[in-house]
Amino acid sequence: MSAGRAQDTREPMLKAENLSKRFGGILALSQVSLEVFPGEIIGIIGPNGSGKTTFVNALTGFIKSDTGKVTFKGQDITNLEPHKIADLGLTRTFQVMRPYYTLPAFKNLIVPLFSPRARRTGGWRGGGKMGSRDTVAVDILEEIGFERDSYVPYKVASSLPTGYLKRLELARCLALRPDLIICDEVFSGLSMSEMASMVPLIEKLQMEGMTLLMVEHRLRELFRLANRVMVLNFGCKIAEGSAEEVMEQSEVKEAYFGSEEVYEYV
Ligand SMILES: Nc1ncnc2c1ncn2[C@@H]1O[C@H](COP(=O)(O)OP(=O)(O)OP(=O)(O)O)[C@@H](O)[C@H]1O
Repeated sequence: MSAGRAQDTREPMLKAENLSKRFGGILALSQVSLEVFPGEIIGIIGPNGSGKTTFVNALTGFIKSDTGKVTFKGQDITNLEPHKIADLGLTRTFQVMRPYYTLPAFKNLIVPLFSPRARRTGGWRGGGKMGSRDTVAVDILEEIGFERDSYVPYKVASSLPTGYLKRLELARCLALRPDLIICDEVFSGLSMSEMASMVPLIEKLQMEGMTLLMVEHRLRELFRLANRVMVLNFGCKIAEGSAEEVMEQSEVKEAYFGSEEVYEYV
């Protein structure tokens, strides 16, 4: 696992400052700040209801934060509409997947491939001339683990197993040619073998230069990938550092695991 701290002299790609969000009597997010540097994988963990998805929603414009500021590639994106944030290169997957279930898998990528950002950047990889969007869609699916010569990219999304649907979510993000992808529980619902094949896929994205934020309950897989981890509890950031560092902290053990030992996860 790489440390990631050496990168701190660079400008953060994404910077959240003191984000807060209240839902009626619930303070879902309280003054949470985070910096994400180019090429990093940051994990966001915490017990159920600790504010992880609220944080992601506030970063990506799906909810308006009450206080705080979000900067992406130097631009203030606080409370911008989600499509404008996506157009700048910050995309996300959803915990509850939202594919077009009645369309073949590859056709799910046509909408993002027609987006202004995909048109501007000129297609998948290389910035060259956009080829047939169907071909580009299958190219992207192949990148993310759909076997090109099988029938799987052409099956309707509703017939795909969870592992492929999770990949399809990622592929829809990739079609936008983003700089940063936020993955909301990309491992949830996957079998052990599906998880085992998802890990190298994420590693490959990072090696190709992608920056990722991963909200996860699957700690074993996350800790193989994450350069740094932020821990939330009751809407507050209670720890940040390497997986080993945060799991040493008694507040994290108390919040996340009761008093159980957590070394087995690291
Ligand atoms: N739209 C909403 N209206 C009211 N309360 C909300 C809303 N969204 C989230 N909350 C509350 O805010 C708190 C944080 O929720 P959030 O979904 O961000 O947690 P989480 O860490 O993502 O949880 P999980 O791991 O279960 O997905 C919870 O108490 C939740 O019930």
